[in-house]
Amino acid sequence: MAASPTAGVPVCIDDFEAIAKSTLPAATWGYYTSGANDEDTLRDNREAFRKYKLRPRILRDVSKVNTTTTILGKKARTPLCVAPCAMHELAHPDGEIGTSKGQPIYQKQPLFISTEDINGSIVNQPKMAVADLGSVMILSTYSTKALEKVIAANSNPDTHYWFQLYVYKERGISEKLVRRAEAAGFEALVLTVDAPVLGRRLLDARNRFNPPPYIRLENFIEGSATGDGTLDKSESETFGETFGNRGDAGLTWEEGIAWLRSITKLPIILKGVLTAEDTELAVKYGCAGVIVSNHGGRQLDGVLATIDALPEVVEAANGRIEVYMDGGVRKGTDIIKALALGARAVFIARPILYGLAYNGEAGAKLALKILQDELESGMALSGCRDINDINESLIHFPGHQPQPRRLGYYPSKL
Ligand SMILES: Cc1cc2nc3c(=O)[nH]c(=O)nc-3n(C[C@H](O)[C@H](O)[C@H](O)COP(=O)(O)O)c2cc1C
Ligand SMILES: CCCCCCC(=O)C(=O)O
Repeated sequence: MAASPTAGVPVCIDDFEAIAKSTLPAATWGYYTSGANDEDTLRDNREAFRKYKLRPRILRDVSKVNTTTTILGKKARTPLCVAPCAMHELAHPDGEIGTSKGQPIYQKQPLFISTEDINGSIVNQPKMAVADLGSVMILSTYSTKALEKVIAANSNPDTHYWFQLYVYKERGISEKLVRRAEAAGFEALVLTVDAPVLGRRLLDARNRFNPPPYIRLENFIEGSATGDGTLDKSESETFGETFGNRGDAGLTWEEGIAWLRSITKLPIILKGVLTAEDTELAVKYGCAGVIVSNHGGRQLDGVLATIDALPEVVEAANGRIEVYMDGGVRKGTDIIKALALGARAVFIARPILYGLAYNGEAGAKLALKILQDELESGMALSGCRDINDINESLIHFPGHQPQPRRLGYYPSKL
């Protein structure tokens, strides 16, 4: 990993991370950064990308690179998307509205971002040609800004909002969230299925992490799950117990997914799928897509890195539903590798939190911008003019004969 500065303007996601580490309160940093138990999966998510080497092509006129794609049939200007994360306000008061507005709007003119570095100097970043972002933001149920406010803050017609859902024992709470998301214009529901209980995050336990009292889960202010919008937990409960006491750990395919489908017409995406078997069930139960995710290594420690689990899921989906991934994506070449292995789109979580921590909305924008720039330069350097040029032939596995194939299919049936 390249050395990261602890001061100055970040030029890559690792820089944002180093700055966040040195500026956020220790308990917030711990909550954001940590994984479950030994953090094997957390580490593997990043490390596993290194195994996949690229096979670039040359002399292919990459003077213009196009990252436009479709996600759930809607135009998106890039496959780089934002994963759901609880409590963005822990990073910065702009919270999820900052993230939402931080989706840069496509402009033909170069954008000059003025931003303050952590020493207080104003820094212009004239090198920035504008990111052509306009993709998907998934908002967490546990956002600190109400879902209606977050979607209203958007001014980019190419940005699509999906709402992430946890299903509660008291189903009325989840149903009310679904109704509000539908009314506000969210285009899909993302059901997180890898968290029937919260993973054992040792750093949080050691830090006795509890969100500070100013943190309000605004989606619940009217919804009664948490009363007045604070976490409303008893002193004797841990953070994980609060989560577990409300959530429905008894959720099943037969009852839970059928129930959700019965109350909404919105497409349902399952987040936290890692196997071919569950992909097959997702198709059977009418889901529109799956996100290959291990919750950023925060749930079951010891599961496969997501980039390693992706091919199995893509193969099982066999083009019937869309397959996305998240986990450990920190560089443009990580995005390229995930697309080459069959992901339709790639989601990032911690990089957004670190961007927000750096400078609110402008910081989130800068983090997205850097990743988008890296995606575009990585494509040019790989000989890919268009997002559809990214296929499995870009990936080198020792002893493996690559086959060109279409995005979303694995292995090639072409
Ligand atoms: C601080 C934090 C909070 C998260 N909150 C949620 C959440 O509310 N709902 C959810 O489905 N996933 C949540 N996740 C998991 C992310 O959506 C995502 O799966 C994972 O973090 C991706 O890995 P990355 O952080 O390496 O990009 C959270 C992750 C972090 C780091
Ligand atoms: C009581 C709030 C719990 C938020 C949990 C969010 C989450 O999924 C995470 O990984 O953290």
